[in-house]
Amino acid sequence: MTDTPAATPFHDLDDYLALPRLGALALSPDGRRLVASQAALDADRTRWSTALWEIDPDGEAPARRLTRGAKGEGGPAFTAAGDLLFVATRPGDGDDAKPCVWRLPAGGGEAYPLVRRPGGISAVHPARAADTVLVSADTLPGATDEASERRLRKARSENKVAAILHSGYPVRYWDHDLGPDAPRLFVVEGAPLAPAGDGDDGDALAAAPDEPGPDDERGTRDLTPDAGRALVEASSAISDDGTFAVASWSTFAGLAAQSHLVRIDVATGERRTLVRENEADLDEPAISPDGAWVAYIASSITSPQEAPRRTAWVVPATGGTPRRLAADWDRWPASLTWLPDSSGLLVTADEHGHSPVFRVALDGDAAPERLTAEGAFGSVVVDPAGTHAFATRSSYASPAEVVRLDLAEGVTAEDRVRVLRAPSERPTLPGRLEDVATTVTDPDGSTHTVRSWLALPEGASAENPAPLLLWIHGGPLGSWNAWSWRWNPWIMVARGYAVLLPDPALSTGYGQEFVQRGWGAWGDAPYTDLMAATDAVEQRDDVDASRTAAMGGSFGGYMANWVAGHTDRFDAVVTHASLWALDQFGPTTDASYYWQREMTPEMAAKHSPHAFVGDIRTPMLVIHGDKDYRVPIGEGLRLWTELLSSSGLPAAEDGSTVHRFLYYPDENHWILTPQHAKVWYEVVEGFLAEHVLGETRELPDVLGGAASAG
Ligand SMILES: CSCC[C@H](NC=O)C(=O)N[C@@H](C)C(=O)N[C@@H](CO)C(=O)O
Repeated sequence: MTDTPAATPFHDLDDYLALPRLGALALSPDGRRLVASQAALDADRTRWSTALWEIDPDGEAPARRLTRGAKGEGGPAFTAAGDLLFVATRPGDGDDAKPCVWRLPAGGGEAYPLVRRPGGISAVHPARAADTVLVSADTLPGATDEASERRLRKARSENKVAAILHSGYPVRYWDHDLGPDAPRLFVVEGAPLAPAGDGDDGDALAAAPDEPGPDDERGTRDLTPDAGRALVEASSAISDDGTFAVASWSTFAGLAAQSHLVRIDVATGERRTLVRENEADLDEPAISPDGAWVAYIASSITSPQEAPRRTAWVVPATGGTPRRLAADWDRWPASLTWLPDSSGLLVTADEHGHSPVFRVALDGDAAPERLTAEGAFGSVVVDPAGTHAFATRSSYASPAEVVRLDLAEGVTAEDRVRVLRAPSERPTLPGRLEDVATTVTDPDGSTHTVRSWLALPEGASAENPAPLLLWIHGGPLGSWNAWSWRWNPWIMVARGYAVLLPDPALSTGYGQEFVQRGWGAWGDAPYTDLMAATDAVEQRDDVDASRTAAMGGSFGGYMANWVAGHTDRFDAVVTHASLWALDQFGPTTDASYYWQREMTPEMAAKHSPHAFVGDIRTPMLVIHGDKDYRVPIGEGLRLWTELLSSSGLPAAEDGSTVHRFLYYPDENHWILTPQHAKVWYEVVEGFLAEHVLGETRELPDVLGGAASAG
């Protein structure tokens, strides 16, 4: 070891883990205060915790840290009066502490807990022009008030009972069990929040004894006592005047769940259906600032033959006939943000390896106007004058940063975006990024462009070609267009690899037909597109076609398994949280109804990777977390046993094998803790070094002192 500093943070995993990670934005109703959450590594390097930072909307002043709670703060939102609300646990409440809503007064003073619920609070939604605040909180089905909820929770915890009696579906979601509690919407009760003193502009560290303290804690009124499981996975919005809310509301029939939109009167709790479609899930409601319209996203219910369509709609907020926005637009809207004059919306949607911001008019047939060029935008908020928007922007060249968008007409996409002074700087990359494409021809004769990002090490050249890693994205309805901390190509680029990030059939941002051609046929066009993209970059003289590996997670892991059973061209395959046997995956995943709509028994039989285990002749690294409910551990366990017993490279009599299984007993679909993420990258790097480079790496001691990755 030398003391020479690493060339970039991607060369040293400890430096990489220490890079701060920007989260969501909140803008005060007057447009003068912009707050971002940012996660940073704790001192003992075993956890990331999130703090809130104030960003200067004009881009002049440096970012200023607002909160310093030991367990972190998130979910920032401003009240009409400019107070900052956020969600955090209370110090001293122990490991089982439930998050509550805190208030950081606009006029200065210390933050204090404003609202608590026995089961904790998951989100806070203040109205932008009224003193009304809604919260979403998990509540036990038998609880009629806070006292009964506390009593029921105490009975479970004191008796250490975690059992859940189900009478319906679903029973799990991603990484947690559903029930016996479920989310309900509550309105925060009490007098208008007292204006704070005339201190500075709010700093959670500045003690101000005269400010409202814990005595100001508020009660809640249940707006949805009969919600049952209707608000599980729900999205909701409150009108600017605080008089009504709109939420996506799920109904359940057998295995199937379907969501429609309901309007809830805040004063009375009266609820009525606002819009329902037989053939679509309706989600992401956004109420226009004038209270006249509700915009939302419709996702069509799929069939084995037909892929989903995602479209944006508006309906009068009092009910009526819905109207599709940008009816001819062949893109899938991801987020909807109203302009302050209610004349239209800013919509994000994937497009050709980016996720730009588009301006969509409420009236007329004008095509959406693409406002931005590079990057994937999120957390879009608009200032009250409608002259600027703020958002996070990331790409494969940069983690998320805070940007300001000039919304004036006639500004070029390049001039429109200004990067604001965020809490952290962009890290230096160890290489360069290229946008590459190839043309494929389907069996029906149609031609399609398959485009990819290609990340290359600085020194890659004809004299020094880089070994190639094919990375396959998950979903499959997604795109490599935003920075990922979990699958970060620059770590491998820093170790000399080129990383290819293709968007094959089923990827979003290339139109409906591009999704449809892979639907129900996962092993066909998605696979051949990936091979075509790999073939194309292997022609380059700065890429070494003789040293390659394929890797993917989740659906990308499915595809890595399919690759392993259908070609010997790669030196190694890494498969994370992967679908292996489609006959068992369909019924055991947490959203069975979703997958089974596409997966007929014939489709499952034809496209299941496990059926090709005997053809696998490539060393495989299998990675799975036991708490993964999206792709349950049974997939990883069956893959591992079938690989050892039935693959073309089975275990020898003495048990030795080239394959490896990295098992995480306490991680889920993602590897979420810093040191587990470090082990992930170390083991993957060691496995690739062995099989792609013919080198040996020492495994980390935290794995128990195993000799080497080989
Ligand atoms: C409602 S269930 C399906 C949602 C989603 N599919 C979208 O296309 C999904 O969860 N797919 C996983 C199998 C998957 O591939 N997840 C990826 C990407 O989200 C992951 O990295 O977790």
